[in-house]
Amino acid sequence: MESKEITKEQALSLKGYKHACHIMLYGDTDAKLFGKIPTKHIVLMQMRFDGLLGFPGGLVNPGQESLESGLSREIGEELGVALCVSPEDHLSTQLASSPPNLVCHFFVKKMTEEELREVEKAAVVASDHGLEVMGLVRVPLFTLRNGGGLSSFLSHSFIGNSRSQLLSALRTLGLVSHHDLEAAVTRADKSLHSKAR
Ligand SMILES: O=c1[nH]cnc2c1ncn2[C@H]1C[C@H](O)[C@@H](COP(=O)(O)OP(=O)(O)O)O1
Repeated sequence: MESKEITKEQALSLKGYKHACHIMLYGDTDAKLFGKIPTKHIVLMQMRFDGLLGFPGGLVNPGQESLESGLSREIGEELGVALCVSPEDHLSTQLASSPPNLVCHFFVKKMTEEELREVEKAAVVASDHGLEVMGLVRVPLFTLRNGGGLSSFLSHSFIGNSRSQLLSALRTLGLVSHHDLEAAVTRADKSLHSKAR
């Protein structure tokens, strides 16, 4: 989905627009897959009720609450944890091309591995679990010898512009090297095109 980058301030001055706020929780890890492949970072997304991948969050009404406190409220419902989101966690704001009149604000928050594990545990007993949220998933950031890993993950279906939000966060935060990220995107796009034929 094509979307146009604007500032948070421009977005907040728009009339008649809805505001969606979503967040990528991430952190570092020493864990090795099969005891040898460094996973390096933990990045959380979620499987939504509609079978699409996306980030925790939802619609916020800036007339009644700040973007950050609205996002914290959504996180509480979806993940069952009290997380303080601050303006410094804001990464980007985009005008969605679909649906019309929607602005997507995207936040990222770095946490320790232990904190991320607590979020994962709490999410299983959160009120939205099994309803709006089918479960949290970790994004595989590595590429296996057979090409699987990140590229296979990117071949799934994503809600709205969440796939481009993920790619932009991975680039901006340097969680995957430029070379590996471009290779994974190219491989995923080829696979998506061949499925579409
Ligand atoms: O992760 C996302 N990134 C960007 N846009 C998203 C993401 N998840 C949903 N959306 C879009 C889809 C909808 O048009 C709005 C609000 O969706 P949702 O998160 O389902 O919000 P509510 O639970 O309905 O408040 O954002």
